[in-house]
Amino acid sequence: MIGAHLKKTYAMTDHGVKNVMMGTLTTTITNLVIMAGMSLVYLLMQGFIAHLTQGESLPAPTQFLIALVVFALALFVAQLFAYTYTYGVVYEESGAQRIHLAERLRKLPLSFFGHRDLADLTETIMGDVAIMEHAYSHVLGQLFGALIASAVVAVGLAFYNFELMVAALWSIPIALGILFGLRKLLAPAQNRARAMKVAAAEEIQETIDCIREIRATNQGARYMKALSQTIDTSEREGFALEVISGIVVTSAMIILRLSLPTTILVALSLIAEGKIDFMVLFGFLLVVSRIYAPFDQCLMLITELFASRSSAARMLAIQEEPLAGGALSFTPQNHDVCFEHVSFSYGETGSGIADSQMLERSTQLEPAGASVAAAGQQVLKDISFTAKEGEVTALVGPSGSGKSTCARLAARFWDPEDGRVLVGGVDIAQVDPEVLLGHYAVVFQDVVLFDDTVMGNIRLGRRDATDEEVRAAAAAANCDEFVERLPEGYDTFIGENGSKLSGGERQRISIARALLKDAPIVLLDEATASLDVESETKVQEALSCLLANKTVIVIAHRMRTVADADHVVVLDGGRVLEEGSPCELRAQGGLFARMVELQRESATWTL
Ligand SMILES: Nc1ncnc2c1ncn2[C@@H]1O[C@H](COP(=O)(O)OP(=O)(O)OP(=O)(O)O)[C@@H](O)[C@H]1O
Repeated sequence: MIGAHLKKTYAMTDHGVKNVMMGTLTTTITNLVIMAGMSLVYLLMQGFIAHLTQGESLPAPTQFLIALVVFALALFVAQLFAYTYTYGVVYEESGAQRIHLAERLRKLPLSFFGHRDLADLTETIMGDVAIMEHAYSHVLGQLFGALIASAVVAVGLAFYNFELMVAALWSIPIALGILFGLRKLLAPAQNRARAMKVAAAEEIQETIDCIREIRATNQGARYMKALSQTIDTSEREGFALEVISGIVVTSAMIILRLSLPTTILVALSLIAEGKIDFMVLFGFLLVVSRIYAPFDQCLMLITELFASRSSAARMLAIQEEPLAGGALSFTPQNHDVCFEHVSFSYGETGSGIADSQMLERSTQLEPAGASVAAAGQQVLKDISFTAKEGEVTALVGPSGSGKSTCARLAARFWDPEDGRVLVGGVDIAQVDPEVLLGHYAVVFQDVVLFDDTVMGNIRLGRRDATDEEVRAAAAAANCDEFVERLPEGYDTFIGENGSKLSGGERQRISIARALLKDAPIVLLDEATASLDVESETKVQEALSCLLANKTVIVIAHRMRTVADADHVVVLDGGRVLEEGSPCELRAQGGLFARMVELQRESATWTL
């Protein structure tokens, strides 16, 4: 029962619960060993006074020394175990939690990322876990250990004198009661301080991400002002939290210390009444002086234990978020991708599917100038079309018409609200996202590259590919020509997101990656849109290798690309408006024909 409570309240693993229990046990034993040491001092003092007052012989020094050595050894062993089970193993727990959270995030639906921002999630994985780490190592075991040890000591003291026991220990439940009672006062301040910390982190991240745009638009001063305001507010919230924590903790500590004068007062009155002698007072004072030490340490950090409950709640929210499931075996009859009456909205209820490889890329499907659909508004309405194996199917339409959304649904980044997406007759909503994505290669306009070598970046397409296979894919994607110019060829590090390469070179690397994967279905966000003529020709050559005999769905922005497509699906307002071959559609004289005409006219514009 205690284990279940700890798991729920502090988001612990089974192993972590076991460690906290062991930490509590070993800390209790340590505290009791220290108390036993106090009784040694008491016995020595008692013998000494008996010698002075009754002329009894002094305790033998060898007996005392042996007792001292036994005490020191027992304390060493107890503290070693207590240290191991509190400070020592805590890193295993926090490491396990971070990995568990990261693993969970990897498999969560994209809808989850729609309503949580990255700085907040990073703060949960790093900051919240760090708070938990501190609470496990410095507070939880020690607090339970101190409580159990004081309960044991209370029972022992009650045998000596019940009134004195109450006078010595009354402050512990009162101090803890005040602390736990005022916990609710602290929670809003802790949440505000964390929210401001996340806001500051977000702004710093945005400033760094957008540094070029900020400089280009002369917005540096404005950004810095906003950033310093956020950081100031964050500091103020942090300070306010410290003040409130200080008041709460100091009050509890003062109350805790009141036990010493009350013990002396009660003891003196009992001595005056002749009920106890000075040795009992001495014994009680020894106990009182020791019993608060472990509480002192816990109280200094107890606000972290309170904060850790909110941290745990945020971690549990991620852990309890439902994952997208599906069958692990996927054997479609062919690789036709078929949309059957598909409707979809990006509401809270929409369920999206995340995938580790695709996560970064998918975020880049966000439309630059698309109209923003209101939450819950349908962005695809009763869409039906088939992208056949061996054909290029182009999705065409105005900005915001739903082209990228169709591509996302085709790869099960999200699941439709109504209707089905089938691959080779199999409903992909029933297939595990990672298994499904093994059948897809994706090339998007904004390529995501890692700060790795050219070789490492291409190999992401297929981790077990040999160097020769990587080089062959790179050659087919026309990468050779620029890789040869790099100082260390394929072993050159290309900087964060390939910052040392041009747009065309980055795109060719992403095509090489897709070629290496050699997946039967290719999703392509018209990759050549922002390139100069020479780069575009090279990328087009590379693409022709990639697309041969595959099911290709291309999000086409330019009519020139569409001319070579086998099939065109024209979307408008989330509906299929026209469908057919490019020739048929031009002959129809509808939206497609108008778009072709508009682009033809714009191609003749001169500056
Ligand atoms: N992650 C999202 N959350 C909420 N709404 C979204 C999201 N992504 C897109 N939308 C909305 O869905 C609608 C269709 O967007 P989509 O990106 O599919 O259009 P598109 O045709 O690909 O546009 P573009 O050609 O500009 O890239 C738009 O109204 C857009 O605002």
